[in-house]
Amino acid sequence: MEDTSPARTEASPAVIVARGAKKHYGPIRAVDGVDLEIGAGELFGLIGHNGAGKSTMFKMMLGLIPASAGEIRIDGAAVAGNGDFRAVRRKIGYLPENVVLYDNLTGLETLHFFARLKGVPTAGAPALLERVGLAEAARRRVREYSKGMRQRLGFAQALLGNPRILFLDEPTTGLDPEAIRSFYAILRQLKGTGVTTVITSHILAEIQERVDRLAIMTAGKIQACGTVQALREQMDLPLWFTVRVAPEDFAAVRAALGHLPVGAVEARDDHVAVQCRRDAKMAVIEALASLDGKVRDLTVREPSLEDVFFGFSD
Ligand SMILES: Nc1ncnc2c1ncn2[C@@H]1O[C@H](COP(=O)(O)OP(=O)(O)OP(=O)(O)O)[C@@H](O)[C@H]1O
Repeated sequence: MEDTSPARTEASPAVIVARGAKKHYGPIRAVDGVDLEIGAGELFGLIGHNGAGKSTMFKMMLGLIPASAGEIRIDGAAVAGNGDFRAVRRKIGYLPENVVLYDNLTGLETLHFFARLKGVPTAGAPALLERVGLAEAARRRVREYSKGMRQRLGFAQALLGNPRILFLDEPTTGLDPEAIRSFYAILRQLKGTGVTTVITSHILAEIQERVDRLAIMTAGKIQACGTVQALREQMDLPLWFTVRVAPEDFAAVRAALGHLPVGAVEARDDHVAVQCRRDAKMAVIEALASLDGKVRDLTVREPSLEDVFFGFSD
């Protein structure tokens, strides 16, 4: 694995460290030698296909299942059942992929229940419900909650006791766009107070603008790790320009780009789409700027995280 974001460890001490972490179930290598360092206050994404090993990695980091080999440290303490780790465990909030809630309890009772389990004061529960947008539903039974409301309640549960480290396994499943926005706004506020968050998601478009760094996991291994931009550069995927020009100027665009290492140049209704190598980007912009006002508008589309993901994981 190549970490393409060297600035990370210099800027903040590593709070989560995995070295050669493995989890094998008989012949199944659910996690197969993962090295990872996540810094204090980082918002870190873990993405991968179904069955890639993300949830297993989470469970190992939380000490819920023992590693078959390797070492994981959280806040300096080895993840194991000893006293040191129990103290660290209290600083961790966890939202599992399928949070188990009790239908007969109200939202407020649910938080009280989890607060007692976690050994933290119940007094913060109403404020947490307010924070996740469930204040109005606090006294309604969970049975009546929609999928998104249950997910928000699960998130509130993870925030009990003001954790310093959060593990959120597909936290935005079932949330509407507005709820997704508020969810990430909360994560940003928490990041501002130094909270470290690790999040998994299958919605790559949602995660790509929001995490500081991410790791792409395939078949139990980390294939790549870094900022979205660093991964784009590492993959060296082409960019797309959309050049808005009048149809009579299409030929001039082609001529201006003729000497450059550009790929496809396709004339569409009111624009020309140009695919170009990343290292030719500035030369293309200069060539278009020389067209003497013919270009009405210009947009550059970077490869999406989805493009990068398929590049690394296929
Ligand atoms: N308790 C278990 N016993 C046997 N195999 C398991 C167990 N838990 C997980 N696995 C296997 O380990 C692999 C990784 O599973 P895991 O749940 O970690 O994937 P994931 O990346 O979280 O997938 P998804 O995106 O579908 O949630 C899969 O092949 C899964 O079948």
